[in-house]
Amino acid sequence: TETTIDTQQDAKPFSFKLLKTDGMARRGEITTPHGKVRTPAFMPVGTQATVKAMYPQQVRDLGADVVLGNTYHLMLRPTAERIAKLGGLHKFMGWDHTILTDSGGFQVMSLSGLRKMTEEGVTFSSHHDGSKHFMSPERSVEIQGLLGSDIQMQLDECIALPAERDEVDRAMQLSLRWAERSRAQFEKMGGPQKGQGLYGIVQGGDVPDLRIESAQRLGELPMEGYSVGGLAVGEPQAVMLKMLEITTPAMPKDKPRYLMGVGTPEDILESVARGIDQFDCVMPTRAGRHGLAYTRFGKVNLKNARHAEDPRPLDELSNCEATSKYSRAYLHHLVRVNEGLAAMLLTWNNLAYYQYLMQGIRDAIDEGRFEEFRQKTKEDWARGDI
Ligand SMILES: CCOC(=O)Nc1nc2cc3nc(NC)[nH]c3cc2c(=O)[nH]1
Repeated sequence: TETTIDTQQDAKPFSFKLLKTDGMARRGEITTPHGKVRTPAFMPVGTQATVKAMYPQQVRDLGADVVLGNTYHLMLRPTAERIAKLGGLHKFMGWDHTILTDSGGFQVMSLSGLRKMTEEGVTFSSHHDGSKHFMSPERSVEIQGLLGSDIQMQLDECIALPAERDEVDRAMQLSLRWAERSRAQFEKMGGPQKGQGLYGIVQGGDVPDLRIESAQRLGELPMEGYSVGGLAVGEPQAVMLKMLEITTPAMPKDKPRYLMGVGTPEDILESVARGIDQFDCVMPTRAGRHGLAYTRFGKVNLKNARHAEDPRPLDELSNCEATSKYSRAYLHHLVRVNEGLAAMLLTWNNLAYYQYLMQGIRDAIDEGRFEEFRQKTKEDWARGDI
């Protein structure tokens, strides 16, 4: 296992190596204070300091190099100060590999109640107890620093689509000003010296010239990586993919590109083909808690009565026990009677499949056969579950 570097001293600088390209698809490696991240990477979401229904070691054994923590949730409960007092988020949750935290912006906009947005930041009330909180670019980076996050996000404003051009422009310009303030705070807290990274977030909605302006102006800031934000907010997949075709070519080539909140296996495959390196999505974990299994041959809804007497496992060729050792009949039963083991086995299966897909993508790029891999994988999904 990677030794945990005391991030107070001069650690190895954050770095990204672009190892190979195959069309627009990229194979790379990020180095953070808690080890290496093989890209393209899928980052399981660990919202409240846990990947729900999974042990940290299980998540690691499936091949995850990084998990995501949510600033908004952790600042409310148990608070960043308490986690810092207990040695930081890695120690708190028993995850000794890379952690990426979001800035909280997106969740404030989507979860919290009454809120007021100004140039300074956003005032909001907790969705738990209505208590008042304030989040600025500086406070967001301070919280992520207290958590000891290896990859931090600038505070941004993500707006829902569809939206008018001047609204998209306003939010994008604000996010650019907040990128500069986030960067200043990150450097004030010695983030670069700790080997941590701060990502800028490209906004601009579905407006091509605003996307390009956002990507170019962010690229002038010395960020360690860049996210594509403001997508997967309800727009059709075709619009998301079109925006990637416009945005990634305008982003720095030598830095990681992270598409936030994406996505289904198909979204990921198509986004890798358009130059994306990092992904996060609640899909595999949330779907697992709702009886939905992802497999090599598409989705299987285990609530469906057709599985009630099916003795076959989800996929006997899988090296994940949840996938190869339990019958569909048993999984159907567990889901129907709402047993906790259902969520555990299906979350395990889904994360195993996502990491299997990512490993397949990385190998295909390494061997220069990504396009063939993409076609074959889509054909397997189209065959559906036999
Ligand atoms: C994960 C980093 O979050 C942030 O700091 N800001 C941010 N988060 C997003 C999360 C998103 N999830 C989805 N779809 C499920 N779309 C998202 C967009 C953003 C965003 O623009 N900005």
